[in-house]
Amino acid sequence: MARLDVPTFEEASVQRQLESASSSSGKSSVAWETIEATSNVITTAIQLLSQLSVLITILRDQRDGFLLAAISFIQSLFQWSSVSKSVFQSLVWAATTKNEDYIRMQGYKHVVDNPKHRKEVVAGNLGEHLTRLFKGAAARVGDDAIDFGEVRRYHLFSDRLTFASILREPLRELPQIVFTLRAVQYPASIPLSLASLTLINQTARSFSATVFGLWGVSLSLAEQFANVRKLYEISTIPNRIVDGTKPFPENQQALRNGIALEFRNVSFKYPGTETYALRNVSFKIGAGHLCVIVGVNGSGKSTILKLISRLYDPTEGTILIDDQDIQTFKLADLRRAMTILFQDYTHFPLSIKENIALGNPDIPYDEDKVREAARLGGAEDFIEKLPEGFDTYLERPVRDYYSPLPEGTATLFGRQVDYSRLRGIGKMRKADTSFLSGGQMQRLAVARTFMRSLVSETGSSVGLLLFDEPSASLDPTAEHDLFERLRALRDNKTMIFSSHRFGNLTRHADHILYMDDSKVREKGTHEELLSQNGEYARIWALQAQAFL
Ligand SMILES: Nc1ncnc2c1ncn2[C@@H]1O[C@H](COP(=O)(O)OP(=O)(O)OP(=O)(O)O)[C@@H](O)[C@H]1O
Repeated sequence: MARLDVPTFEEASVQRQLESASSSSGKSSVAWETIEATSNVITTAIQLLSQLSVLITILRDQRDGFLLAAISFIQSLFQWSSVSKSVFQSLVWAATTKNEDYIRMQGYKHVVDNPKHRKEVVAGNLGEHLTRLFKGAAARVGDDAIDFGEVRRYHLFSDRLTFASILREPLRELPQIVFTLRAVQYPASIPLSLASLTLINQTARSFSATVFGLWGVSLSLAEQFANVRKLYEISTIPNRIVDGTKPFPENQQALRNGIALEFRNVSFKYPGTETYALRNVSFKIGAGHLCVIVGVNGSGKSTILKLISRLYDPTEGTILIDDQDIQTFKLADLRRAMTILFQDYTHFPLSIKENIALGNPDIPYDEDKVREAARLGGAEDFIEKLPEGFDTYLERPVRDYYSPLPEGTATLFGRQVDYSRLRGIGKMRKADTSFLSGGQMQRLAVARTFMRSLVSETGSSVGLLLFDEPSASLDPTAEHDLFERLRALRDNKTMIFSSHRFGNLTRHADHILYMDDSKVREKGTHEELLSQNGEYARIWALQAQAFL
């Protein structure tokens, strides 16, 4: 695979070839599976030959011998044909869904169960909201609100429950019945030793098989019950971040003037690590101020923002919001009062309009507000150019299912054939199927942030805006426009940026924190830091030099 170039690798027929060359179960190699299959064929052939020779020897002298053989053969034929008739056993099959509610339902589920969305689900107060949306969609879908695997099992079962399948059991016993009746009728014709041998042999074999079967079944049943217990226990797993009790804000007017923030000797280690991501950090940001955090990679800028939104709690020290310990406030209230745009933001596998609307779970869906947020984020123009506009799915949450497809199949149900199963088997990352550019994705993420911070009805539900590198992928004009819009719209709200770029933003900032090695090394306004002539001044000069 490694030597294939991009167009070759993306070619549907090549993907098909790669898929058939990789193991179907993912548990063993193709070579091993082939050896297994070959040895199965040889074993079966040997079995067949020996059974045939035994049959001929026994049945040759047996009255009704060939009748018995014919009955046995016909009943096996019955069994075989009823299995192969099932739709999923046929050569080519494909399954898709067009049910909008089903697709959304699966989308909500993926947002919740995919760890990459967790930060946004928590910081955006989306947990309960998504559960509500999921339940609503599932109720509309009704009995079919189950995964494809279950639908498939249901069909397999109902397909097999036919007249033939009902007849199968009595048919299986038929040869024995005929044999026994004949034995009663003509006792002398049966060599006693052969009859008792077969009887003992068969009984012993089926008895031991049943005992082993029962052992296996009861083990898996115990395991299954344990899983059901675990499922219920999930609802009682305690959260590490303990909820506070005080409502926030104490009065709505306070939010309108922005939130004041203070870090007092805060140190922090990420869970499971031994190194400090922040060490003894202290600073104060007044209500309504603009703060920019700058510094080298890995110095702790993003960590500060994550602690403010209580994704984590400090290992040591205290964070104060409006002069009170942040941990005393109700989490849902706190998160409603701030928005955060993460550096590694993600988009949900839902339509563009739902992605933006999820920026504010507290207001009912409103098309006009979604559009306004998109405009403010600089995303409206490119969204409108998409064939399905705001209804475009960034990623389809429901995959199509199909058997190996005929040679040359590149599209199915109007979509490219998805070869992600192959990638899954190879433990490869899912291909990035996004059709948007990095900058367009970022504009969309900004639009989602605007949804809560600037479009809400009261206009005052948010008092603190946190942005982690919001312009990293934007072109210079887009970056300039974004900062202009943010400055104009921010009103009196407190705003904190993390950024690598020194320029417009830092020059307008009320506070700049320069970070290095998990510590705040320099703090002050742009002018103050320049006159200190420290690291900030050195990097500023370095960036400015490029334009001289
Ligand atoms: N989830 C995590 N688990 C463990 N360590 C982490 C985690 N996130 C960050 N770190 C570590 O914490 C330190 C600070 O990271 P942080 O993301 O705050 O840096 P940053 O200043 O925002 O960097 P950048 O400029 O590259 O975005 C780094 O050493 C990083 O390796």
